[in-house]
Amino acid sequence: SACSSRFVRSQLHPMWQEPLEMPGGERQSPIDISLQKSVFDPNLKPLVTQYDPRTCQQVWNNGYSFLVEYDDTTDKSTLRGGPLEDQFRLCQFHFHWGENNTWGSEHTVDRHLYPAELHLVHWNADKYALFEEAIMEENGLAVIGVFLKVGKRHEGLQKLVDALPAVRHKDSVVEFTKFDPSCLLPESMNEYWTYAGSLTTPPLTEAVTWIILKQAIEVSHEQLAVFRSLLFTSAEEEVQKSMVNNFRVQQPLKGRTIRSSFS
Ligand SMILES: Cc1ccnc(S(N)(=O)=O)n1
Ligand SMILES: [Zn+2]
Repeated sequence: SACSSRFVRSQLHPMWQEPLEMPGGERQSPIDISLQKSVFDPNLKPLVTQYDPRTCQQVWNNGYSFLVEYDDTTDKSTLRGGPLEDQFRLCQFHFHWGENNTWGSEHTVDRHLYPAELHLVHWNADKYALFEEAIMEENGLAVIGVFLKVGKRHEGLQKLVDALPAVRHKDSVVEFTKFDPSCLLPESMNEYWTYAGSLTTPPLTEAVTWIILKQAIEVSHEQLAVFRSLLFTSAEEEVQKSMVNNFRVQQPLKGRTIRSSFS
């Protein structure tokens, strides 16, 4: 689907080194969400997601994470409400995680690290025709961030976990259908933080309205261990490198305001 983000390899080294800085980066991501600095905004609305599992297409290891990609050629899987003025289309979701359960998330809350973080990536289909267009536009994208914590096994996630061995190596793809990503959302969709930021992997464009949910979802240690069994490297490479710690270093807030939908 159009949203599969093809990274410019020249900007990144195989082993997840900090990519070239985005020129003039005034609104880079990820950041620490300081509760003290966040401002309650009573005008923020609840988030409205409508995802159609029939738009789910495939899982792809792109060498930095594994992406579950959706058909975004129609308005079947959408996000609106919250801080958003327009309707956004789901194009993919992916995760970031650590080598152990101590760290792995990209965002933190008062410096609290989670073992992993889910990103549901949407683009503004009211204003743009293609994901690749929206990715270059200020506020062309809206990404929902969900923290993962270790606890009971997540039954909905298990179908995806069972598909991961098929995409162990970079550039591998496997068909994956009828998956409803709303099973990965916590009960509370009306408690979140939102701020203006960027993509956290190349092209690092400052196009993202970030919406970070306050309530984490629980997954088991064994499920996270399967994430860590993936590889950054392709089948041809001699030295195989475990896909772990695929998060970006945190970026300066630079005077931005973080708004909260709850007091
Ligand atoms: C689609 C896409 C590309 C790069 N980075 C991200 S992320 N990690 O900011 O969600 N998403
Ligand atoms: Zn991400």
